[in-house]
Amino acid sequence: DFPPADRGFHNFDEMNAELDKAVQDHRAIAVRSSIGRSYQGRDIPMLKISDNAAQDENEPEVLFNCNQHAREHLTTEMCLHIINRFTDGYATNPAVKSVVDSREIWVVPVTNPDGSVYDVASGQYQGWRKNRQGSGTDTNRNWGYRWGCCGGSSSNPNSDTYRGSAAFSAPESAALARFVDSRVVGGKQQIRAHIDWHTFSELVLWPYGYTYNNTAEGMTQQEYDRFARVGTEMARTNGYTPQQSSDLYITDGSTTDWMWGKHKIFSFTFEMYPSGGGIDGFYPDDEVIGRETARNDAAVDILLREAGV
Ligand SMILES: NS(=O)(=O)N[C@@H](CCC(=O)O)C(=O)O
Ligand SMILES: [Zn+2]
Repeated sequence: DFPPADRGFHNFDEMNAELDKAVQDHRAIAVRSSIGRSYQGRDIPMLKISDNAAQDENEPEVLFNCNQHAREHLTTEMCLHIINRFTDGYATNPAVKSVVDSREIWVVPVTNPDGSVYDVASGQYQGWRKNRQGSGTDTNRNWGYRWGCCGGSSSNPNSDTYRGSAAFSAPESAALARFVDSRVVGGKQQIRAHIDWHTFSELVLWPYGYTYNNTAEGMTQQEYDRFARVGTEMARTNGYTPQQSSDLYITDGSTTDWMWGKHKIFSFTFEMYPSGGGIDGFYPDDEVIGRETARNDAAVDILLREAGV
């Protein structure tokens, strides 16, 4: 479990309990499901938030996934904050209600349960990033769009950016990709927008990560300009820095390159608080959870708006 001083963070069991509570308290607008199992066999839960959540309605869909990197526990709190905001707020906040009534929101709070559990299991943070398959795969280098193409990942299993033995060799990235593939209905991808939540550095990142070029196959100037415009608009609300993923460093096999490259999903990576610091930047005090999750409310609302454009 988390060290005593950081018990404000939800461990895997507490996260699961939060999902069950959201369903119990908001049965009409919250439905729990699973995208599959981790390497060690843990269920990877997902919550759907929408009016008539048990039905697939013809409404734009938005996906949020968190804690793909094990040590980035603040992102699990971000996904739980999104869940609480759009369920608890439904009955009291008309703006929240109109969003929930016009969208289907998918939330995966812990994309990498094995790594996340391992990182805190001993009561001392391990600084762990990857999944727990062999020496660990960096699932954010394991996606199948231009996998391993461009020096943005490692072939060394001991590296923190090990891309895996093949695209989607990691059960966790494969499970999330399988879910997204399943949202192609009548030949049309129903998910319109997505955020993959990470820490840290306070950045809003858009594809592509595999190339320094703004435009490339599958990314026209107009499409790039929309990413930059909306990315900048979101960053203005949370004080993060907006930039193309590759402006940080080249990454290949990343989640957002696949979301856009394969499905044209308007997909961003958010790097949350703090803006800097060494390894301890991954372990902020639990006192910041409320502030640093609510800090992204306006950006989340912008993305939910954009899903309807
Ligand atoms: N969360 S993090 O690992 O420090 N940064 C991400 C950046 C992701 C990206 O550039 O798309 C990564 O390297 O996978
Ligand atoms: Zn990360």
